[in-house]
Amino acid sequence: MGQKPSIRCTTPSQASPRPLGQAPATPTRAPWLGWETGRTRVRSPGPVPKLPPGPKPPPHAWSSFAMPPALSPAPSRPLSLALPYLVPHRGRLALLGLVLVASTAVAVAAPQLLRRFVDRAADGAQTGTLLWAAAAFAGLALLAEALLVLGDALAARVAWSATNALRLDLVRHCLRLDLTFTQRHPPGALVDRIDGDVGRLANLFSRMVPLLVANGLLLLGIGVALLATDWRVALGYVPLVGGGVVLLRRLTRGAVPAATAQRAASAALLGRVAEHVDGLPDLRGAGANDVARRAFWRDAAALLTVARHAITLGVRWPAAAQGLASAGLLLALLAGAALHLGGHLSLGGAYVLIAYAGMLQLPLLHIAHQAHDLQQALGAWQRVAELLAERPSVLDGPGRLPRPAGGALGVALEEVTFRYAPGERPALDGVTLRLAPGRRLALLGRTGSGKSTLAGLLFRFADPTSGRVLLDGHDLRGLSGDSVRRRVGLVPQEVRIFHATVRDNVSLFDARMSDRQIRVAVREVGLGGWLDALPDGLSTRLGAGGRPLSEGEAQLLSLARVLITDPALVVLDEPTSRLSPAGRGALHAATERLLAGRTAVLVAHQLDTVRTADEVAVLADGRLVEHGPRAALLDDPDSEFSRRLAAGELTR
Ligand SMILES: Nc1ncnc2c1ncn2[C@@H]1O[C@H](COP(=O)(O)OP(=O)(O)OP(=O)(O)O)[C@@H](O)[C@H]1O
Repeated sequence: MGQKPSIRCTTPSQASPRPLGQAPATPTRAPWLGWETGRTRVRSPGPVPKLPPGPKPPPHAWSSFAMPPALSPAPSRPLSLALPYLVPHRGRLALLGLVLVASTAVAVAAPQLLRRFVDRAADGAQTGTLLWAAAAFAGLALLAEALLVLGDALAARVAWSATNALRLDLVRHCLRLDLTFTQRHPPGALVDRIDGDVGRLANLFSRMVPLLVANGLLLLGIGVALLATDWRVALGYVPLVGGGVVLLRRLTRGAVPAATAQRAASAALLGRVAEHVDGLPDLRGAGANDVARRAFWRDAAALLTVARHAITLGVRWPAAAQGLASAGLLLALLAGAALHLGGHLSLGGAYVLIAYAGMLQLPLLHIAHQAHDLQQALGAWQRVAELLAERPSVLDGPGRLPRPAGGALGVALEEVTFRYAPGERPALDGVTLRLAPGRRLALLGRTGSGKSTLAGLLFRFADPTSGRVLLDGHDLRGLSGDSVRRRVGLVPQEVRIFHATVRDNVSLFDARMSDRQIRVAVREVGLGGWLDALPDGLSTRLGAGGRPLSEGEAQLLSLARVLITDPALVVLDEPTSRLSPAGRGALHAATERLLAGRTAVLVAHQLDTVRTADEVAVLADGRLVEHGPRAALLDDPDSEFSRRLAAGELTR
């Protein structure tokens, strides 16, 4: 604790500040009371790291500097990931299959019509006959266009519906993950996964897969048509196509890992940008713009390195496909001329051979040109699968926390030890503590002593490494997260105002809350006059681009957010206030209203707050060194509490 409170106006996708040049995995405090994670609460960029001089970045500087850590390895079976999202669209997919088969048939039939046209013209047929053949050809061309439009529409509909469902699942999934997860992955990088990667998958489904299927079918159709035209020529294509497949496989090896690395580097860059935009006041305040610019440059240079590698691999494919197609065309020209001159094939037949060889070019080139996008999409697929494979460590229990009879919850910690990571020093070490319903506990301790960690365990942001946390005798592990959140309200030290209406900022987007409830909560915390003065009342937009809030107003709003849920236990991480005495007075009055009749755990910094507590607990290095009634501890000059008061550790 001990830092100044700050108000962040943000949309959920904005990043949180991190000291420049520091890897994100070494936070200085519990992530949860900063409202969102990834925030170390270090308000200045801290000591500026010594960067290598000059513009040349060290090779793969990003790997140790900014690249988000890899997620858990995921099963790389794209179909098993996609299937649940595609099955609901099976009707449209079947129709799409039919359309693709029909358009292939039309494409393969068109040269046959031209063959008849050429042969009849060569035989001196009547103009009427030729006109009929030409009309039939035009009809086929129109039909081909119509099928194309229908196929595109169907594919886009399926792709966007399926990927929107996937996007929604990813958001839900991320919201369930441990808060330390978002601390390891900057929001910008997650946005790139949830939106960027899923967008690439939508492109895969709407364009690439239909194109690949259509071109595969076309290759097959051309093969059959060639066989029907002249089996010797068709056989001549077998080694050509076989060799082509082998060659393409060789060339694409390594392309997917390269594309995955490119996506990861791009996500790191995006994370960096989002983080810097969010932390702009901190950066400017510390005069660290230049460091920020160089850090950004390093990420951009890392992206360039991996992108160049991926693109080099990507361009070899179209070049090889073009070469193969040209060889096929040459073969058709030679064979067509030889067979026609030898009297084995009509002029129309020779034309058809050449037409099919030309058509052969198209699927090969289409596939080749999609190769780079395909690599990107497969890389995106891998990254989405990794994200879905990430598992939360806090799992919902089957039980529900009932509403306590007297409206206030009893709290108990039994031998609670908590480590943020195995092998690390415990942030809480064997803490045992009891708080009867309706009592108010002030939690004191120097910075890093474990206050926020303890507060977070009460809200079940994480489970203890050992020991138990009980609410009214119920072990939190056995309870559903929802039922706990309904009974426990958390007021974080740092208020986050969303770019949304007052209504949404108070109800936190819960549409079940009525306007009346919201108004009552806002008035209850003393913001009635403020609300009345707003131009659009509850519909006034706050946050970035909307109406700015003073620090005090934002903090009162955060009390209203909790008040409206009518919790039975309030966990309050008190801001170390920069407010004026009048502002502090308003906040105390509102806090009193919130805490009345409820159990409360207050991470306290101010004397005024501690004065309102029934009990005081003092933490030092994760251990509970003192706990007792406030009055008794105050009367004992040898108590930790008295000593800390005497040392002036609390703000007056
Ligand atoms: N997400 C995290 N990962 C690893 N260690 C953490 C994390 N959050 C906090 N810690 C460590 O756990 C210990 C207790 O941190 P905690 O934030 O609970 O202390 P605090 O008493 O609330 O401090 P402050 O008053 O500075 O907010 C500290 O050593 C801190 O560095």
